[in-house]
Amino acid sequence: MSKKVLVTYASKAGATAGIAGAIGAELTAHGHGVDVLDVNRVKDLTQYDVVILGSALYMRRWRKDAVRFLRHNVDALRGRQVWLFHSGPVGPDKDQAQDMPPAVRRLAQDIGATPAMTFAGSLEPDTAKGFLARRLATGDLAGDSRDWTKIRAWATGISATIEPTEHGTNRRPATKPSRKHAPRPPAGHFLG
Ligand SMILES: Cc1cc2nc3c(=O)[nH]c(=O)nc-3n(C[C@H](O)[C@H](O)[C@H](O)COP(=O)(O)O)c2cc1C
Repeated sequence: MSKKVLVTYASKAGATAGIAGAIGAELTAHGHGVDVLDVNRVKDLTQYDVVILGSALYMRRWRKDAVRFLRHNVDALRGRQVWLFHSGPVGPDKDQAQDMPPAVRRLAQDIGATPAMTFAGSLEPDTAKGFLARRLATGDLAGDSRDWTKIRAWATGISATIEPTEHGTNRRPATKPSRKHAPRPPAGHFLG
């Protein structure tokens, strides 16, 4: 029996939700049972062996709902394979890996998760929410920078670490795919 995977996300304008959907589709294609859910719709984790959580980045922070999910589920997540990602950089900085916000980094350490993978985001006038987002979505940051090849490759790497199981235990894999923990990015567009 394959392990059951939860891909959950906190998204304001839909870009992170789209990334979560692509990760879920890739894992499904690899034969895993996958639920893709908004983080606010996750009721309990008992049925999942693997949890993948993604948040949009705004002003270098994760969405509150994603941080709350981590905080409320520290104990349950400790016993599971956990993978984190954030979606953010757009425009000229789209390939710049982003640090985890300090609160998220501490929670990730508590859980035993490795640093979040950075995926480029999307900022488009028709989905931007709020005055500032709409302003930014008309400038050089505008556009969909999501790299579907990179996203699918990351999901495939996770798939390779998910061992089939007959008993549904939550044993961690001996190794995880490597990922870059980039140095702090220079002050950029979002801090002025
Ligand atoms: C007001 C504002 C602030 C942002 N701050 C950051 C940031 O600090 N770091 C980053 O990488 N991206 C930042 N972004 C880009 C968003 O993270 C990006 O558009 C993301 O894909 C949005 O995800 P969502 O559609 O799931 O909400 C910001 C965008 C806006 C509109």
